[in-house]
Parts: sequence; C-alpha cells; structure tokens
Amino acid sequence: MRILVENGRLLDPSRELDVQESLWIEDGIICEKQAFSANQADRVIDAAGGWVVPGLIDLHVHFRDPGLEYKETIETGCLAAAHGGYTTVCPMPNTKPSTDCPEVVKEVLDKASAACGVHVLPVGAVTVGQKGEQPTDVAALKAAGIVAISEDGKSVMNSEVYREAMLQAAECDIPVFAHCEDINLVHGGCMNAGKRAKELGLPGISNAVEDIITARDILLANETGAQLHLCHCSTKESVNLVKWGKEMGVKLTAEVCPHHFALSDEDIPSAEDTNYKMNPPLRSKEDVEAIKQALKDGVMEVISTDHAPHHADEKAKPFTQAPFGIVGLETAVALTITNLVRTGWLTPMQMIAYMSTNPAKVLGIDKGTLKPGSCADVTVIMPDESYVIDAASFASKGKNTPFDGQKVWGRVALTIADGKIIYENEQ
Ligand SMILES: NC(=O)N[C@@H](CC(=O)O)C(=O)O
Ligand SMILES: [Zn+2]
Ligand SMILES: [Zn+2]
Repeated sequence: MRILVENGRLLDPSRELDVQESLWIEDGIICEKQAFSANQADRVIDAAGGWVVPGLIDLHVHFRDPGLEYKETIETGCLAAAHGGYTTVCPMPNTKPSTDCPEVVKEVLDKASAACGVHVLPVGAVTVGQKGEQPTDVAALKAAGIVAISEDGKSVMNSEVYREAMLQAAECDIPVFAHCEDINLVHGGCMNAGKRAKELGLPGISNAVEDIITARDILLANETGAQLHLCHCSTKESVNLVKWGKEMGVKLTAEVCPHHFALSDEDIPSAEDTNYKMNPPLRSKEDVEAIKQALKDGVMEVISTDHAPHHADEKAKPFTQAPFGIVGLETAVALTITNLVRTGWLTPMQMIAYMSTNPAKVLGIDKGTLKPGSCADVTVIMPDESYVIDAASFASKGKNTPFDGQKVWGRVALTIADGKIIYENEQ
C-alpha cells in the first residue's frame, strides 16, 4: 500500500523541519523523498492548506475498559483518538479491575489489537488495586507491556510506598506519571477554591491540594532517581516547582490539559453544569496565565487530554456529587490551535512537539517523527478551518464536555497509523 500526501506543510519537531513538501508512505513506513510517483500511489491525499505532522500521542486517557464499559470501551476510545488525530494513547489504570497485574495488561492489549489501529500503550497501577498499600510488581507489568506506572485518579498518600514503587520504576527504566492531590486537604471540594466557588456556594479545592504533592513527588523522584512526569498541572505554583525540580536535576516533565489553558473557574456558568467539573479543577485566571507562559517557555512541554468519559446520568447529579472529568480526545487539536497557536502563545512547531514528539521522548519510544524509515503514524490538520464543536457527533461514548457549541479553529482531516488510514474527514 502506497500513500502520497501532497501539497501540505510538513512539521516535524524531531528534526525542526518545517517545509512545504510531499510525504511518501509505503507498507506502513515513511519513505525517502520521491520514493514513487503519484501514478504509482494507491492513494493520493491533497493536504493543501494543511499541516502534515507525526501522529499525535496522548500520554493520559481513560478508556474505562475493563469494567466500566458503559462510559467508554477500548474500541470507542480508540475511535475517539483517531477522530482527534491521535495515533498513540496511554490508558490509565483506574479501571475495574485496575491495571495492576499482567492479566489485565494482556486484556487491554488484546482488546486494543481488535480496535481501529491506534497504538495503545497501557499505564500500570502503582499499588495493588490502587489501594495505596502495596506496590505492584513493576517488572512483571513491564514485561506484560506497560510503558509507565501511575496511580491516576488519586495520589499514593503513603510516601514510603510511593518511594518503593519509584525505585522499581527507576530500576525498570519506565516513567512515573503523577496525579498530585493531597486527599486529606480536599474536604469534599468540587471546584477551585476562590471567589467563583463562593458565588456558586460550592466547596473549594485550593492550589495547595495539588502543590504539596507535586513538591513531594519531585523530592521522591530526586531521591530515587525515578523519571517523573507530572499529570494535568493546573496551578501557578506548579510552574515554579517544575523549574525547581529541573534545576535540581530531576528527570522531570510536565503536562497541561487543554481545559486548563482554555478556561478558568470564572467560566463556570452555574452550579448545575457538571461538564465544568474535573480534577484538578479549572483554576483562577492567574493560574491559567502562568500555565500558558510555562508552555510558551517550554517549562511544561507536553499537552495531554486526560480524556475522562462519564455517563450522562452520572454527570446529571448535583455538582458536589457528579464524577470529576471531561472528554478531550476529539477537541484537543482545535482547543490548542484556537487558544494557543492563533493567539501566538505557541508556534505550530511547539504545538506538535508538545502533542507528539515530546510525549514520545517521555516514553522513550521511536515515534513523534516523520523521519524516513519511521513507522507511518501521520496526522493531517487543517489549522485555518473553523467549525462548531458538536458533542453529539463524538465517536467517544462520553459527551461530557464544556466546549459543546463553541466555535473553534483547526480540523483533523486525516489520521494514519502504521500506514493505514484510520480516520478521514473530507468535509
Ligand atoms: N481528571 C478527572 O477529573 N477524572 C479522571 C481521574 C483523573 O485523571 O484524576 C477520571 O478517571 O475520571
Ligand atoms: Zn488525575
Ligand atoms: Zn486522568
């Protein structure tokens, strides 16, 4: 199978390459220039006006499979990923049962191989059953196919247990993805603590809830030599903590989710709309500015979605009781272009680095590149096309997004994984 992608702007952060050039793909591999002519191709794609980029990689998704398939399955999650321009995703372990043993890893990988072709690289739990008590067998999980460990959904509150797990991760040479939340400080909080929470009469979550554990985890990584990746950073203090950790020499990266740079707590319209409820919560305008500056400066260098589908009935509960989380796979490209690229916060090259090349580096995998010889994971994005987000049209089972009905720029036109077209939107 030969695919020729013509007339696009090739953006490859792995080589700082930004050229108007065609891309040749044969049998799942990116070829050298001019590898074949248009009439020798099985498919010729006209990417005029578009960016041709390495397939996007999302280090942070929730696919709810096994056990909570009414929210999402690996099949529907992978479809949502393909629609969003993603060719690789890392599902978090907070399933039922959790991904804490080789059998569950195998189940995830088996289901993924029957899905649409998106690469699924599972994240294993830090503790057995995510109970926070006993570290999992990281070597056995790695042998089964995990690429990182995380307790996402919560923090490992016992520092000694976490330290032991980090030592194992360092030994196995895989990163630790940290959800930072001191559960003892939450007190039923459901949105950012501040003026808006008071206006809405809702209990707040302070920045310290996140920052205290962020600092602790950086210190634990420093002591154990573990590679630490901070999930969904949302506070202005976390920016300083990341700078401090990097200055200390910790192997440290940090991710930001689109909702944390696109919205602040002031955008929460009412105490009824639980599509604005996620963890960490939407923070203050000052936090949002600091996070955007951190991305601009490269202090934080990964954009992940934290795609967290929930059923409409669960999200229909009162704000204090509804589950935390919003879907993100099918809106991330447009939200990033609309809020960060068109506004000058990020260059297109930075955006693609943060959504593909840097996530690949975090995992230490040979992706996030358009180099000849690489596997052909490729996404075509039309940055100047605008449309209105329609949650009802999502491939994901989850429709829980605060961005429904919003006008955005940046349409995913084509997703290719291993040289196979897994999503096409010609419009
Ligand atoms: N982010 C969320 O609000 N929810 C996530 C858990 C998590 O990422 O902490 C979920 O699993 O629903
Ligand atoms: Zn989390
Ligand atoms: Zn998460």
